[in-house]
Amino acid sequence: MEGVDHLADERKKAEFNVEAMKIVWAGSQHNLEVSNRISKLVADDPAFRKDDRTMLPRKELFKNTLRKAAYAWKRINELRLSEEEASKLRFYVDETAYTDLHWGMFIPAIKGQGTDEQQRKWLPLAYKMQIIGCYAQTELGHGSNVQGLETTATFDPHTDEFVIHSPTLTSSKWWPGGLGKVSTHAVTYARLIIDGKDHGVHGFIVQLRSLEDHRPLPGITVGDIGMKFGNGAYNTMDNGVLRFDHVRIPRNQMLMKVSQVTREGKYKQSDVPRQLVYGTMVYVRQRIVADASCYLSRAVCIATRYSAVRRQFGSQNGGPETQVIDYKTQQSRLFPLLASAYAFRFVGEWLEWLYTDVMQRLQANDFSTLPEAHACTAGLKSLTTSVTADGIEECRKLCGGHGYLCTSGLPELFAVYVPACTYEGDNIVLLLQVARFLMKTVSQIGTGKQPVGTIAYMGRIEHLMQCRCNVQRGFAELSADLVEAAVAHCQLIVVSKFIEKLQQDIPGEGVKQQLEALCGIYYLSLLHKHQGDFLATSYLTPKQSALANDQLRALYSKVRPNAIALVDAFNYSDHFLSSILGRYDGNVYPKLYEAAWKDPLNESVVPDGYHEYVRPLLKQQLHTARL
Ligand SMILES: CC/C=C\C/C=C\C/C=C\C/C=C\CCC(=O)SCCNC(=O)CCNC(=O)[C@H](O)C(C)(C)COP(=O)(O)OP(=O)(O)OC[C@H]1O[C@@H](n2cnc3c(N)ncnc32)[C@H](O)[C@@H]1OP(=O)(O)O
Ligand SMILES: Cc1cc2nc3c(=O)[nH]c(=O)nc-3n(C[C@H](O)[C@H](O)[C@H](O)COP(=O)(O)OP(=O)(O)OC[C@H]3O[C@@H](n4cnc5c(N)ncnc54)[C@H](O)[C@@H]3O)c2cc1C
Repeated sequence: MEGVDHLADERKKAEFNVEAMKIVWAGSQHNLEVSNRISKLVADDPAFRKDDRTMLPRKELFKNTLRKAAYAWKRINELRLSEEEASKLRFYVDETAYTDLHWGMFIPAIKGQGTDEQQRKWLPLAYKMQIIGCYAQTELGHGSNVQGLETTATFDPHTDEFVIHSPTLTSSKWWPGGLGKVSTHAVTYARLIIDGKDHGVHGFIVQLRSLEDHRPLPGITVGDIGMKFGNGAYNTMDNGVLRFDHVRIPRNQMLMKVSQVTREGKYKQSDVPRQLVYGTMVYVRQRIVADASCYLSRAVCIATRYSAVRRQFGSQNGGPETQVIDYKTQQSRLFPLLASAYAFRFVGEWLEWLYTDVMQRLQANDFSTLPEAHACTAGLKSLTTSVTADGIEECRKLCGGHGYLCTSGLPELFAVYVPACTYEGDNIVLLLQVARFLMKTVSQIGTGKQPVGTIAYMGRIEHLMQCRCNVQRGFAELSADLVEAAVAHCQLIVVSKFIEKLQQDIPGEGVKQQLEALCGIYYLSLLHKHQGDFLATSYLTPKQSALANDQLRALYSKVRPNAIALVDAFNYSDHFLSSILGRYDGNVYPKLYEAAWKDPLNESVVPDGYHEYVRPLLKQQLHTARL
């Protein structure tokens, strides 16, 4: 019934202060306040309706996204929202759009790789959205292998310009978000050619479309690459294709913080690592880790609330059937994902600190932690997106048949999230980077260079020092095993940061105890999943492994009465969750039934097509029956 909280009894079971946990999840009282205010602003505004997305044809869907982005920008300016509040508003609008790449990559690329003079020129235009930018790196033929990109930027000393060109079909830029129909400019990555010499990949600001009539400029061929996975989902984004036919740009539009080209055509490499040209990707990867905890927590919130509402089997003497959340199989699938959502939240907070620390060190020309930052951002982006994508799908399955309905919110959540395993770096390619970092660390053990930070534990690998085995032995041959080692390394970081979080002062009655239980579930479920490795290497005895499994089950029982309160602490509105199964009030069945009749297919009792295609069949069947 309307207005009744069908989960009230569940909420009464909570053994901790939910409001205090909301602050832990938000990161601070201030963050919680801003989230509450902006979330309500979006949820209360019908202009941000999103329950129709999966039913709109693509052109209508895309125009609707443009409308929402423009309206959001209008509200941001009307309300004079800060950058933090504006970012929160785009988060709660919950629709992938060209603005993600404008704010999330185009601007960071100029800030990270542009000189002060270039920043002064381009950032004000971008912040006022007087230009709209994208990040055009990937090509039809190369994405992972950045050094394999083919687009060229050839310096012309006669005109003090670069000539940007797409020499082959495979050099066509392909995938950049916002490129297909909206962006007026791109940070484009191309091979710098001076006097016939190839200096490798560098970033260039290139205007793509007229600011007068939005038509592509001379030499520019640009469009959308077509429909992607799922209805709605990432089809609100205009991922594009772009070709250059000898497009000329001024020399000062090469991003020159990391390296420069003088008026005379002399190439100068600053005394900074060339990998800083990859800096924007590092920035986004650390953002993606925080983003993973948001997506996973949304799916877990839906599946947990529905698991408490859903009853199936187990009725005693005509009493109520059993809540499926009480089945140990449901708990063993759901609670590790709940624990992972919290774990990823905390490792995301730490990674943001690590990234900020590296950026501050770069200011002082201290590059000592850059390799660790690359390995951590690459590895944690890979780990958290893989677990989150698989976790959203598991949450769909945890909801049985109703999880497959669009009104559950889970199919679209999966479809919009799953490319995170690929964009900003294919997850395996990134894990190979971590593996390379780990092997390099091992090769340095015994040379006097003690591992520190997240690899400090490797300093204790005595046996590797003794065998002095050839660490370069067959990297390619052993790469699948090394990827597993890289995953384990990243999981250790997540566990370590969860434990470090618990060592902080965490206010609120019962809050720390709940987080300790979730931390236990996180690492014991990993232990259970990989117990073969621990047993094979004698790190665990069979008895210890059994004890760990017993403790894991005991923790499930400890979390069970708090499950609903633990997902309430995510503080998501029904609008943001956009899920009938995940409604705060648990009023699922009436709302599912109500929603079904709103489907366009039910606008007519007899469906279009009956008379052309069904009735002749039936008539034919009737005729046969008479024979
Ligand atoms: C939703 C998210 C929320 C917020 C984010 C906001 C906005 C974005 C929104 C959504 C995202 C949407 C779309 C995503 C956009 C994209 O996908 S952009 C394109 C992304 N592309 C990639 O990630 C490409 C992946 N490939 C690479 O990173 C590199 O090519 C490579 C690292 C795999 C290999 O590069 P190479 O130059 O060949 O290097 P190498 O020979 O392997 O290594 C040489 C040494 O350099 C070190 N290194 C490599 N990369 C980095 C780095 N990024 N930083 C620092 N150091 C690096 C490497 O470790 C080697 O060091 P050694 O000491 O071992 O020599
Ligand atoms: C939704 C979406 C949005 C995107 N947005 C942008 C954007 O805004 N800007 C942009 O520039 N790009 C963007 N991209 C492109 C994205 O960054 C690339 O697709 C991504 O980096 C993967 O590269 P790839 O497609 O070349 O994959 P590939 O590297 O071709 O991967 C194919 C397979 O090869 C394997 N593989 C590749 N190299 C190795 C190796 N050395 N060893 C072992 N296995 C290997 C991979 O693991 C994978 O299994 C986007 C992509 C998507 C899906």
